[in-house]
Amino acid sequence: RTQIRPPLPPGPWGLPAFGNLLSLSSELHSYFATLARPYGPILSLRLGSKFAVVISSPSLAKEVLRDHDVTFASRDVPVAARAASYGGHDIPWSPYGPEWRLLRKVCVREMLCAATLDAVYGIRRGELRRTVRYIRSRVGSAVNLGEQMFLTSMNVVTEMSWGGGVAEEGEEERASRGREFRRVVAEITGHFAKPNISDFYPGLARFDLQGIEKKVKACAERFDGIFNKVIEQRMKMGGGGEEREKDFLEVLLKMKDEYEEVEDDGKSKVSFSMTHLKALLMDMVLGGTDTTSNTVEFAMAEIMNKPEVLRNVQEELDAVVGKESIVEEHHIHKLPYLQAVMKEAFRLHTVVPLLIRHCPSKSCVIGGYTIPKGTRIFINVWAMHRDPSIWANPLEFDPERFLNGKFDFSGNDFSYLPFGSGRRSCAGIAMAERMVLFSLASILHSFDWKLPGGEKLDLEEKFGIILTKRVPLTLIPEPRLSNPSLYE
Ligand code: HEM
Repeated sequence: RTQIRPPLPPGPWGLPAFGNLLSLSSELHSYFATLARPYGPILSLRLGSKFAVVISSPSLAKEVLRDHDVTFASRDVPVAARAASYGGHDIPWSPYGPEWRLLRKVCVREMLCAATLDAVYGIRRGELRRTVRYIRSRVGSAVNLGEQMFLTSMNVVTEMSWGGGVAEEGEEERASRGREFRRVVAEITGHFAKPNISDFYPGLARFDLQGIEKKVKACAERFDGIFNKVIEQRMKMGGGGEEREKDFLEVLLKMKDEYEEVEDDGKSKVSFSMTHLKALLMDMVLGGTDTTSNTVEFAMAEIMNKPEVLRNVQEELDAVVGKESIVEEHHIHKLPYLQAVMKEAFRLHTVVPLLIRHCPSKSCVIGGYTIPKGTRIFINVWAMHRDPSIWANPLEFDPERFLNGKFDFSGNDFSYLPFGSGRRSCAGIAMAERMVLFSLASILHSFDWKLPGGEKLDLEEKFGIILTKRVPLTLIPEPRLSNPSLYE
């Protein structure tokens, strides 16, 4: 008996050799959402020689991420991502298998678990106080909020990772180094989602026709240089001793060659190497900075657009923290409205809009259609978060919808997946949550904000593997707290 294979998902007609490449828009998330209207929640495209499938409904996302999670737990790695991640030997880009398990285990157990994050609260607090101090010094003049939040996240990440802020210099040098880091991070992640001929026609990858691989390698080398320097210094200093606080580098250097994972053949082993160590530091820098700061920037833009939301947040902060103290992280669990604001920002401005491309390790059937092995899978969470059949008034920023605690972002509710779901979901959820809430609470408790005269608020997004605000948010701060010592 011959078995009849279900058809491939429907999709727009494409040209020979090019497929649908020529009609792709640079704003992939909204373009895919538009395509889903005529073709439905599972559709296919041919991108050069690669076959791609776009999923945009919770039930199909569940089939991929839960029912067939192991099959879809590998990645389709863009050439740019490989160039930035020591050949793909890091967490987001390594294929599902022992190496990924090893790295994820080290990261989640040793670096980003709740206990470690609680232990380094001092770092978050110190950096946010520094940011509040800086903003206080700019009272009355425009502050680029995204830039400040990036700098804060970057310094938290680097302090946690190797005990060094972006710079030891004064505020201005610190800000300018922060800007430079932000540019490099944005350039690297920007290339991950850029149309690259090498990704559409892997046979041409060695020519790097657009020079993307070369550019990303140059950026990645800058970070590699920093990693080499801090590792060398640390090795020269020998063990940390009791007196030095343990940062990730200290822990990872100890871990090197200690942690290992058995290969799938059951015989050989993969052990935690120096390349893995540097790849993990890179993951912290690329995964833990603009995801968080862009979310805070979008949230602040929406808050500025809705005076009643701003009023509610500040009233809640005043009731819980008061105007005679500063916000501490232990206040956060008493701030349900602020938490709802964060969740609504995750929904409306899903900063990782298409998740990180998954890729099936064997052919399988999803939604009654065949998905061939090696397909590039885009899960359009951005579109699901704006689907009017799931959310009432989906384009409105309305934190109240989260006040009943109905949705959480652990990946169990497939209509709300800001961090993905299952094995390959975000490894930094606990840190992201702490950073976004603490940042919003600190800047909204310490300051009132207004738009520079004559400027209109713009809420538009720009596509990338990490969404950014098309027009940076600049706001003018005014102090809210009467006691000047609360700004020190
Ligand atoms: C608002 C902040 C953040 C958001 C919205 C976010 C979202 C995501 C999403 C959607 C994925 C892909 C899930 C998938 O492909 O199924 C991901 C993966 C990942 N994220 Fe985050 N993330 C955030 C912050 C962070 C932070 C702070 C870190 C670490 C410091 C981090 C580290 C990672 C890593 C390592 C992965 C790869 C996981 C894997 O492939 O196993 N993220 N994140």
